[in-house]
Amino acid sequence: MAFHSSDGSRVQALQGVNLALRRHEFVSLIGPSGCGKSTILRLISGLLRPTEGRVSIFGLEVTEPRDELGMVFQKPTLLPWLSVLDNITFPMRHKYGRVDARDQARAQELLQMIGLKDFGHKRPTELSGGMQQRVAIARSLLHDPDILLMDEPFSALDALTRDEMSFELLRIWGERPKTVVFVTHSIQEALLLSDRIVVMSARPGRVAEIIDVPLPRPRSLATLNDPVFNELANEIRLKVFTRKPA
Ligand SMILES: Nc1ncnc2c1ncn2[C@@H]1O[C@H](COP(=O)(O)OP(=O)(O)OP(=O)(O)O)[C@@H](O)[C@H]1O
Repeated sequence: MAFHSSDGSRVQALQGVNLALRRHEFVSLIGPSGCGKSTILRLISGLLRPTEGRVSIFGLEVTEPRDELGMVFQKPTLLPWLSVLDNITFPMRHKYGRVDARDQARAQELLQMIGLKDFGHKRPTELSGGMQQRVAIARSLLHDPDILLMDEPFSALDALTRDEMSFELLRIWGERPKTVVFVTHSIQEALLLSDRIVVMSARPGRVAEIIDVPLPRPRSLATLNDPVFNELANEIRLKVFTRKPA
């Protein structure tokens, strides 16, 4: 995948990336800044067309943004003039011009699931950063996507909220299985959440290594003390830090 920058130069963002995801697995992408992690998410989402190669989902080539996908970004990107509930249902209103009773009911259910049952009529500014990010996650889950793409969704949160959100996400994923592709800079977060971790090398981004995470599920705070957790964390740390730019 190459970009043409505004100054006319060509940026080779990804090269020879070959990645096959299994249905309902949780995969994290980890690697140095600028190695193309967000680009991979945008390619999967159909927001970006590859300049070489192809992306396919369930055997079908991705040629445009698709409905079965949900996306969560680093910042919650909520509309400040809408209530929390209207933010969650916004994609439906935007797409179909209306929100039906089933979507309203599902939005209520999601609010309950993210622990914000009584906040539906508040404005986003009345919520903490962690609460706002939970609303953004609920919004991405409204149409119960088969694939959830998350681009450093917890990076703006404090460490405690971050751990809490990780467990929240695992619970949601356990209740409604989906394929999750999760970009993070945190080795701990990747280990806690993932079935597999894709370690990428510096630009042009390539898959340097794919690491299986054999830690038992459900994962909990106890997982952090599992000796396998620490062994894997050290192994990945070495891999990430010894990668030299190509
Ligand atoms: N629209 C664009 N036009 C030009 N270059 C781009 C564009 N989007 C991304 N790039 C370049 O592609 C490379 C990969 O960017 P990307 O955002 O995917 O990296 P990343 O691994 O997600 O980085 P970070 O960890 O810092 O968020 C970078 O060098 C970036 O400058």
